[in-house]
Parts: sequence; structure tokens; C-alpha cells
Amino acid sequence: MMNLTIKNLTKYYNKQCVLSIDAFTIERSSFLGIIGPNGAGKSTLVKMLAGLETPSSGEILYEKSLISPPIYKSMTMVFQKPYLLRTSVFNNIAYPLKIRKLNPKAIDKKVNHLIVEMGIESIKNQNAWTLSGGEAQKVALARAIIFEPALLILDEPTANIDPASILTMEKTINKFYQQSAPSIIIVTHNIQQAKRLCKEIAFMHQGKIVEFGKSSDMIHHPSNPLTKNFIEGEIIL
Ligand SMILES: Nc1ncnc2c1ncn2[C@@H]1O[C@H](COP(=O)(O)OP(=O)(O)OP(=O)(O)O)[C@@H](O)[C@H]1O
Repeated sequence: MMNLTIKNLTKYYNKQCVLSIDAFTIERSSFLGIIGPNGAGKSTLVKMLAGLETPSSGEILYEKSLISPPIYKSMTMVFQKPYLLRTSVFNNIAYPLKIRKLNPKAIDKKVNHLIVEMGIESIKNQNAWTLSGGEAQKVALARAIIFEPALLILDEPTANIDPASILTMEKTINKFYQQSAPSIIIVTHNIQQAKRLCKEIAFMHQGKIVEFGKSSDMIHHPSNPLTKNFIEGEIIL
């Protein structure tokens, strides 16, 4: 679990401001959904939270300190297009435990348990570069949660995958959340998914967090007209 505080954060690309957030706090053990139209700045925000993009100004504090290398020991991000290693599915999932020097027996047990839980036994020995998109998404998620990070960032982890696989992934994410109480941030275009998974939702538009609240309030009683239109499926510009 991790507490994050954003202060006067901006991001500019080619002198164009794509993100501007004055103040925002993500409490420990939050399960935050970030929704909003294309280009709203969702990925830019989570990349900065993951330390993959540098802010143009402002700061992000993790547990009240500025981002620093130790944070990476306990944080991971899953992308829409997963980056997997060119080795077996088992080795991909085991990798975070190997680099943390867990003993091989414990690694075997943990990885096999998760593989069964996620229903991916049939691809356990398959080279990860030969997987279908949905299979690769599942492996990327398994690899992310296997070391029980304090902060898990998911950027559209279930985009373009079938409903059964979405449910498997949501079950896995939820179980991890219930068991380990991490902080989870998920960017999703699927409002129903945000409703199913998240405790809080932030709606972003044109680089700003327009509205933030408990997920049931945000979905059923949004107070901002932009949020309301977006949730009701209207096109917003
Ligand atoms: N590396 C970059 N160089 C220039 N512009 C960028 C770069 N990355 C993002 N942008 C711009 O920043 C804006 C916000 O992009 P971002 O990817 O954060 O939006 P998003 O809300 O995640 O959108 P989507 O829902 O389409 O994934 C967009 O206008 C995008 O074109």
C-alpha cells in the first residue's frame, strides 16, 4: 500500500500543456479508476506516477518523499500492449521473484499456484512471444502481481480482450487487492469495469481531473455535466 500526493503537476509536449493537476491525493490501499476521453491525459498521468515520464513542473510524493529508486522495488505497471520476455510463460511470471532472489522451490510453488488460478496451465511452457493478445495480457498481469507490489498501475489492461478473459483478470486483480491491500490505479475505457472494480473514480478531461469521488456516486450521481455526459456515453469535446 502506498500514499501518493500530487502537487502542481504539469506536463508539456512541444510547448503544449497536456496535463495540469494542482493537488490530488491517492490514499493508501486506494483502488482508483481513471476514466476520460481519448487524449485526456490519463496515460501521461499514470506514466508520471510510475516514474516513466518526467513532470514538466510540480512533484509527486510517495509516502511523503520524492520519487526515488527504492520505490521501484514495490511498484509495477501493466500496459495495454504488454512487454514480455522471449522465454516461457513460466519464466516470465517467475522473473520478478528470481531477481528478488527467492528460493527456487518457493518460486515454483508461487508461480504454479497463480498459473492454475488464472487458468493458463496450457500455455505454461509456451514462448511468451507466441501468445495471443489476451493470453499475453494475462501473463503480464500475473508477472506484475506475483511479487505483491505496494502500488500496481494498470493502463487499459483488458482492452481488446474477450469477456471471459476480462472476468478472469478482474477476479485476479480483485483477489490480489483483497489479500494484499495494495494501492491500485487502473485506467479504463470500460465504465462497467470501473464500477465493478474500483472504490474511487477520477474523471479526466483536457489534462485535468474534473471530478473525483466514490465510484457509485461518480457513476450514478456525477455532479459535473461533463462527467455525466461521458458516463452516459455522449460524445464530449
Ligand atoms: N510523447 C508524446 N509526445 C507528444 N505528445 C504526446 C506524447 N504523449 C502523449 N502526448 C499527447 O498528450 C495528450 C494526452 O495523451 P494521453 O496518452 O495521456 O491521453 P489518454 O487520456 O491516455 O488517451 P487515450 O484514452 O487515447 O489512451 C494527447 O494529446 C497526446 O497526443
